[in-house]
Amino acid sequence: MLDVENISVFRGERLVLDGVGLALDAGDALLLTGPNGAGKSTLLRVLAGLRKPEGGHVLWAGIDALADRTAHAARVAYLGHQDALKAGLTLRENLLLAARAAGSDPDEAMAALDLSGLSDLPARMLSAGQKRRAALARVMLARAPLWLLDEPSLGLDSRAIGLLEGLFRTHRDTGGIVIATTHVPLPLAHPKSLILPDLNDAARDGARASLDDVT
Ligand SMILES: Nc1ncnc2c1ncn2[C@@H]1O[C@H](COP(=O)(O)OP(=O)(O)OP(=O)(O)O)[C@@H](O)[C@H]1O
Repeated sequence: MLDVENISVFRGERLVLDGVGLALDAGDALLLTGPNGAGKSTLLRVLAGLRKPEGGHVLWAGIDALADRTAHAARVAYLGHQDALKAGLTLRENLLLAARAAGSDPDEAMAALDLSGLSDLPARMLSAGQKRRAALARVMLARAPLWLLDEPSLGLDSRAIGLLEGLFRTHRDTGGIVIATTHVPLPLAHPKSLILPDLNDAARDGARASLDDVT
């Protein structure tokens, strides 16, 4: 379904990603790990079509996914480090924007993330963990097959981590793919693993990205 081949990215003068590849089928999950600065967020942004790589291909069902950015945007739900909520709008209004675009139900997403009681609060009044849950609700509302999540559990308490587990399971059970960067364990069953090296160190060691199944 998603085949990524030989991706290379420079940031400034520095090579950040060097020949990165991965292959995922419907229902798969990938944990993207590696030290600070290794290029995890950069790779997610490439996969989301937000950053053009200097080399390599991203194929979706065998077709060049980045050739038509609009078509690719409809396949992707991207969660960055910023929760990107509009501070002056209520939680419900924020989610309605995403829900309308995809024809999905904000009440269902708020219930899934235990946010229903907060729906009329302006986003600026939400706590960090509540904002993260709201951003995850928006991911759910996008109804996109490919979830690209940059540290999705950031700021979540243990109850919310449990909700995240359910979200992942439902998405994968319906054929969705999850790719998540993380520095901590995530509630993803049987993920694949891609460990990106810091190429500054790797230049000394000759290390390259390694893709393995986690058992
Ligand atoms: N705006 C920028 N201009 C130039 N280089 C940048 C810029 N932003 C990030 N970089 C560099 O790109 C490299 C990869 O950064 P990236 O954010 O993808 O790493 P990461 O693996 O997600 O790190 P972290 O674990 O800290 O989130 C880093 O070495 C960083 O210094």
